[in-house]
This record gives sequence, structure tokens and C-alpha cells, in this order.
Amino acid sequence: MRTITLTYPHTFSGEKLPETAAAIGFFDGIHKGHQKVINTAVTQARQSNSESAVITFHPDPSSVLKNDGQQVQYITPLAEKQQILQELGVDRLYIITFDKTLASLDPQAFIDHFIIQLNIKHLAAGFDFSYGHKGKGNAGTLEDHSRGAFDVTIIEQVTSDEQKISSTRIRELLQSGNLEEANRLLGRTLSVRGTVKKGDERGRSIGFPTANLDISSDALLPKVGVYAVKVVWQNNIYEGMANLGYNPTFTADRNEPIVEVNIFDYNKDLYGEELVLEWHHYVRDEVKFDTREELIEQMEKDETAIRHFFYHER
Ligand SMILES: Cc1cc2nc3c(=O)[nH]c(=O)nc-3n(C[C@H](O)[C@H](O)[C@H](O)COP(=O)(O)O)c2cc1C
Ligand SMILES: Nc1ncnc2c1ncn2[C@@H]1O[C@H](COP(=O)(O)OP(=O)(O)O)[C@@H](O)[C@H]1O
Repeated sequence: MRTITLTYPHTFSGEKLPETAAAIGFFDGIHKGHQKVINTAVTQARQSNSESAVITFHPDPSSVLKNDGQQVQYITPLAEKQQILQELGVDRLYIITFDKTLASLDPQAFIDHFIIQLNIKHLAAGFDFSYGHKGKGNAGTLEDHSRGAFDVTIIEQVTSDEQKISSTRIRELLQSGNLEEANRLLGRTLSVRGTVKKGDERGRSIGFPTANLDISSDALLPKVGVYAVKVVWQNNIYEGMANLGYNPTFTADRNEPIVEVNIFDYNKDLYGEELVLEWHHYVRDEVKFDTREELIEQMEKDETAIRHFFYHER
């Protein structure tokens, strides 16, 4: 997959680009609803012997428009988004830089510049997609704004329990500790990538070395607690247990939670390595223990419970 970042105005011209079937949207999380829009474009491209593309925006349009200076947290930060789109068979990823200038473009100008000029012949979008100044362009206006240069497929809402699957709903589930339900709506397992950094070097002394992960600050993490996880590293998958929290047994002054993972049946150095952590099951809340012995006893129980969990999942 090729990734192309576009700002307004860009200088690409249609004649030099292949005919393309594209899906357009912000797609945070690439949940089941998003997957349907993207798969429509991929299928359309295969049938018409053209290239497939995803056209997305960065940073999050609503955060740019709100302008409240708050750091946005993404269910899928850019690196995760790229990885998943690649796995979905997308040939090209266009990332449109979302800023005030882009937001002020008239809807027809947006379509002319970012769809027609990119040689898009089929466009798939979700029923609630909007574009152009104040979101005046929407699913109902695409046909008109296409000037007959491309076909449009609008994907109706995908539901679960009669409710729309949405990034907002998934965020709420993750924040309230409802990981499994979030994973169901995602249609895959929530994951995060991070580089292994040094911690307090206490893990090995209590019998559970933990790889502490340096994670991009724009990644949305689930609720604090202990989790059954899988670690993907160099094309291998390992099972393990992770703690997302503040280590209150040993530290009192941490402001940000850390993510650390003890990989089962593993004992090699991982410092500096990039791992992908998949969040499979929420086990318990983090606890402040009075002694390290109590923590160790609890971690032994966590290990037994999590090994059981994976055994039954197989
Ligand atoms: C599965 C698991 C559960 C944990 N549970 C707790 C906990 O409930 N309370 C706590 O203070 N620390 C907990 N920890 C964090 C340990 O305190 C931490 O791994 C240990 O201090 C090692 O830190 P280090 O990697 O910085 O050396 C847990 C860690 C793991 C891997
Ligand atoms: N089973 C394992 N799970 C996680 N890390 C391991 C494991 N075995 C060895 N390691 C290595 O040991 C380090 C963790 O040891 P630890 O004493 O907790 O140090 P730190 O506090 O620096 O994380 C990891 O970063 C990794 O390089």
C-alpha cells in the first residue's frame, strides 16, 4: 500500500493517476461499519480492474474545528490505521491534512479537487459522511457534486443490538471496561504498538519481568487494569498478561498510566524492540497492595487465570 499525504491545494493531476475506486471517511477504529465501506471500494476496484484507495483525514476534523487544544486520542492512531488498511487489501491511502483552510472549502470544490482530480471513478461512503464547509455536503449531495465523473455507493448503517456501530460507542465501551463488546463491534481485537523501554528493573526481582511500552500519546487506551493480551513480535504471537496502570504498590507519584507486559514462557531481552499488544480480556482492576508478597501472590493467580482464558479460547 502506498501512502500519500495531501494538503490543499495539491498538484496531482488525474491523467497521471490510475482509475481508482475509493472509500472516504475519517474511519477512526476501522470498525465493522467502516470495514463495509472500505470492502465495497476494494471489491469495486477488483471488479473494474482499477486500484483501490482509502481517502481519510488527519488530524481528526472535529478536534481541529473545536480548537480546544485537547490532545485527541485515536482508537487507531495513523500507524495502526495504515497497518489495518494494508491488511484489508487497499492499494493507496490518501491522507488529507485537515486544517482550517480545508474546512472552509466549498463542498463542490472539495469534490473537484480531492475526488475528481484524483481520478476516482467509484466512491463509497457511509450514510452519515459529510464534507465541505460546515459539513454542507453529505451522502445525498454526492451524486450532484460528482458531475457524472464517478459513481457513488452509500453504505447504510451497520448495527449491533439495533444500535449504530460507531467510534463513539466503542470509545465509551473501552473507557467503561467493556473490552470484549468493543472488540465485537470492531470486528477484530483492539491493539496498540509500542517500543520496549527501561522501567524500574523491579519486575525480574519479583519473578515477573515486564516489558514496559513507550506508546504514542495519541493512542486511546482501555480502562486501567490487568488484561489477558497477545504480543505480536517479528511475526510470532505470544500470550501474556499486561498491566495498564500506575503501580500504586510501589509508586505514588505517577500521573500517566504505563503499559507493561509479562510474556509467558519467554525470557529474552526486548529493550528497543517494537511490539504490538492485542487486548483480549479485562481481568481485574489494579490494586494497591500492602506488601510485595501480596502483589506476587496476586500475579501468580492472574497468570493461572489468564492461561486458562487462552486455553479455553483455543
Ligand atoms: C499482570 C500484572 C498485574 C499487576 N498488578 C498490579 C497491581 O495490582 N498493583 C500494582 O501496584 N502493580 C501491579 N503490577 C505492576 C507491578 O508492580 C510491576 O510490574 C512491577 O513493579 C515491575 O515494574 P518494572 O517493570 O518497572 O520493573 C502488575 C503487573 C502485571 C504484569
Ligand atoms: N517474559 C518476559 N516478558 C517481558 N519482558 C521480558 C521477559 N523476559 C525477559 N524480558 C526482558 O526483561 C525486561 C523487563 O525486566 P524488568 O526487571 O521488569 O525491567 P524493566 O523495569 O526495565 O521493565 C523487558 O523489557 C525485556 O527486555
